[in-house]
Amino acid sequence: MKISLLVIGKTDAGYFVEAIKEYENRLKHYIPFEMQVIPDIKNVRSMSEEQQKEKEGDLILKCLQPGDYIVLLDERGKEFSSVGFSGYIEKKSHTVNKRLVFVIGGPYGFAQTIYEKASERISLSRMTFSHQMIRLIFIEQLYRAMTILNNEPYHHE
Ligand SMILES: C[S@@+](CC[C@H](N)C(=O)[O-])C[C@H]1O[C@@H](n2cnc3c(N)ncnc32)[C@H](O)[C@@H]1O
Repeated sequence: MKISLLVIGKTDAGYFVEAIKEYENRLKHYIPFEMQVIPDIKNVRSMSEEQQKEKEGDLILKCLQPGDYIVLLDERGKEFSSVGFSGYIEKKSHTVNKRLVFVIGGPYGFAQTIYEKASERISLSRMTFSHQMIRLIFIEQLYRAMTILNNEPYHHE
């Protein structure tokens, strides 16, 4: 199984870029991982929220491959503890043959087409984070999950 994180828009803040890179590098010791960045869409000012979500939705669909198992990161999704999330990743490693694709929405969330395409929704908190910040939080949680599965002393209950 390979894990992909599909995100919209380049991370422009240097402090996020550095921290994301750090956890990406750590993660790669445990599991094949890639972060796929969809470029920001242009002329958003002339679009309604709905039009922007649809446009982003079209770009997300273009990045998906046959056999992908799609999970949306969404504050209204299912919540886990870190240990629970490590168990979730382990189970998926037995059932997902190709890519386990986590998707982060744009500033207004996801288009209906993307909700329909996804198999699950996962929440990292009931609070809403920026679409930039949630990347780092997710990658750190994924790294934490891998250390839990490998009995390494990073996570403490
Ligand atoms: C600024 S939020 C969009 C919020 C928007 N109100 C919505 O309905 O989704 C941008 C993206 O960050 C992700 N996100 C933000 N907070 C999250 C959380 N607590 N759990 C999981 N994903 C979250 C989601 O993918 C969301 O689409």
